[in-house]
Amino acid sequence: MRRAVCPGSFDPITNGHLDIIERASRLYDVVHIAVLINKSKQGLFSVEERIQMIEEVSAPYGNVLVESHHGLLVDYCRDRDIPAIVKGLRAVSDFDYELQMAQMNIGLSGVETLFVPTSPTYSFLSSSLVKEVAAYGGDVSHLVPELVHRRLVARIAERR
Ligand SMILES: O=C(O)c1ccc2[nH]nc(Br)c2c1
Repeated sequence: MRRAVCPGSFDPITNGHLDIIERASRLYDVVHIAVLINKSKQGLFSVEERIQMIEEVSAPYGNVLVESHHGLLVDYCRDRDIPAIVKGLRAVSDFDYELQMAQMNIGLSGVETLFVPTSPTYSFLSSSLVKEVAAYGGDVSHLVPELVHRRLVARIAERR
């Protein structure tokens, strides 16, 4: 059973993330989505809300498993016999950090990192930017899945 993991904070999942997940789901038998818990950061959505949204939007692919994880990603991989991390690269600016992490991870555990070029349509996209634009009333409906957009607009309205 060929497994891979797509890690991230996914606060919230964007169409850019979903594009990477969909492409990974066609390459592997099972794609794990590891929602990484950062205890020092209060997200816009709780980890449980992020998991629920990812599960709903990735359900059509049929081979995506969503879990939260606190700690080293390579520990998550070892515990689940996952040999590969799949990450999107949006631009050259992503590369330095991602190369450093990939070299650390393979040194720690032998887990490989496979980089997927993000679709040019989403190469500017990040969860942070989506939240910032939405908070100022900008239309981000074409940048996130429909159910995420509904939840995002509602959460921002709650916080006003
Ligand atoms: O949303 C983010 O912060 C973020 C970061 C890094 C990323 N690489 N590929 C994608 Br899609 C992506 C998204």
